[in-house]
Amino acid sequence: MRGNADVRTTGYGTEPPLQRFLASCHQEFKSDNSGELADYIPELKRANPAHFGISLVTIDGHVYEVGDSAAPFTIQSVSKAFVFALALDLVGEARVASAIGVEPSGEAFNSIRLTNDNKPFNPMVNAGAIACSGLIHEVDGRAAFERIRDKLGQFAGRELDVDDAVHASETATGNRNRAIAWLLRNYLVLQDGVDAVLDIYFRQCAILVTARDLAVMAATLANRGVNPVTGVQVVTPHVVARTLSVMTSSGMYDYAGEWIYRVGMPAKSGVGGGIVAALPSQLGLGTFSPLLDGHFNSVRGLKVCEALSARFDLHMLNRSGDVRTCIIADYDIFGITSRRSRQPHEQQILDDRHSDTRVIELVGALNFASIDYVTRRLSSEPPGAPLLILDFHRVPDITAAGAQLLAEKIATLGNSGVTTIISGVETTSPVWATIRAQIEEPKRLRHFPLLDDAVEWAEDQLIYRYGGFTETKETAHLSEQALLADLAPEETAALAELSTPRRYDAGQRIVVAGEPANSLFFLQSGMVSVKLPSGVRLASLGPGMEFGEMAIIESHRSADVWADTPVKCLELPIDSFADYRQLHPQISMKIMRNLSALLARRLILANAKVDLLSAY
Ligand SMILES: NC(=O)CC[C@H](N)C(=O)O
Repeated sequence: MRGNADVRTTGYGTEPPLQRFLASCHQEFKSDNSGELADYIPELKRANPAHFGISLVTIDGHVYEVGDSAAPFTIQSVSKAFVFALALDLVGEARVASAIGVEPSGEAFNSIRLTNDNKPFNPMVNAGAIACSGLIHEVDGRAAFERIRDKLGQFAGRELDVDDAVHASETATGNRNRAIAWLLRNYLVLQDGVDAVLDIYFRQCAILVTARDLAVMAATLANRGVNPVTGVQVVTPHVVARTLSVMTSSGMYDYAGEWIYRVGMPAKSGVGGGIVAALPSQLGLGTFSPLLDGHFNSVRGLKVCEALSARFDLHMLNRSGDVRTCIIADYDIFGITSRRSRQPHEQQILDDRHSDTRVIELVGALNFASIDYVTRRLSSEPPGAPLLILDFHRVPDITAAGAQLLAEKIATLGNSGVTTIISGVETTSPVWATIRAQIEEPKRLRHFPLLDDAVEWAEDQLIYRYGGFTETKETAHLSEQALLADLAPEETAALAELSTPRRYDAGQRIVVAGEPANSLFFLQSGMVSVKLPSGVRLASLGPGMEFGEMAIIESHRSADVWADTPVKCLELPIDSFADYRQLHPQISMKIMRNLSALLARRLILANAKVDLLSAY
């Protein structure tokens, strides 16, 4: 009998393919012992050259780990990307730009060269990073390091410690950085307190992380500043975009050009052996191996990044995607009405005026290009339906740019008499917040969390607009019940004799899902809703309609029925109804035919919706 381990490893490969790929990278590259440990900071020579960890975190928070992904090492220059993000967050873009450029220098990380206006080229080289730490120091003074440590901890999703030995070692030998710092002081990029700023910088470089931490930090950048593991919004999407931009152009120093050409992901390396790479809206990658190449980048880490990008064609400029796929359904309400059952004259209006309500159901993360396509599609057709429903219940995200285009289109439509109804998003959802933020005056804009409620509201507008409500029956006689169509007056009178009048208050539950189905109801006045226990509405019924009628063929209730308003109805016990039908087989035939017609109409409605969605 093979052991469990054998069965598990020789099973159907329960591991996700990406886990297997990362493990194969680790297996292939761990034997590459080229490169050298960093030795200009003596303590770094104590690193274990065999250490090799890989971690990848997805923007929905899944963490892949292989090898020494939990081995701690000092973050070193990887910290620069996150401290730059913190500086943008803390003192604002203008202040940062006044002290630090964003141009690649094409030189090594410890280059002393400054720009023609005596500023560091960018925040990824030591000069720029020391200037960044100086900006935090200007605000916090001695508390600056704690703010840095706390922010990097938010990116990693846990509290981070410092390797005091590495901090002491770099403090003792960091004379080149001292020269850079005093040069910055000379040009007033740094203010007073140069030694304090240097100590902040040395301490931030000595913060201990793991490959897993780096992957979470990178994934936070990939996820518009939200840590996908903790859910914390660490920095704004605006700050993320600027941070990733500088990582793209300068994160790998004088290897940056080759890096973007070959790998195509914003990245940052460190002499401790770490590399982070972030693929926006997809993933964050963290690798650790302390053997460095001539550019002071981790040899094995580079290979992992290059292999991942090449194998899955992940270059960030290789953006596929057909904007037209953002529309999953585009239809009017002919045959696809809401779940509110309408009285015959109301339904006639909807059948006649179905083209007055258009529904477009959207899908996927929407952006500038996809919303532009939606607006062009709306513009390319003649002015059509006065009621336009845009449903977002399959849309997890929309960018501000997309929302801006949408808002402008809604305003234009409003000016031409079209009311736009947005459905499928709660008022608390980020998608609604992004859209609403772009709409100055919500003229001719309505919002419903559920598409069905939006369609019902639009139907009500049409019925009202074409005089339907003037004929709406407040009460209905038993003879008008759809289930009893074609029965003679004395036949319905006999059924009324067998029924009991009932009254219910608004909000009262009349029928309970799962209970025995031992009666059916004829609605005389008021409105009721048929709902699943989950709260999903299946139908809303008005006077002249029946509910609980499935008791004729089912033993237990399949849904709840709630009184939306005060309700008057007749309750007919199913046994009495069965006895009556047994005594009057002809009548029974009529009733069963009516029931079949009712069920057929519901089936047609359901099929139309399924057909519509499967057609896209
Ligand atoms: N590239 C690096 O990781 C350099 C960081 C190191 N603390 C230094 O300033 O030299």
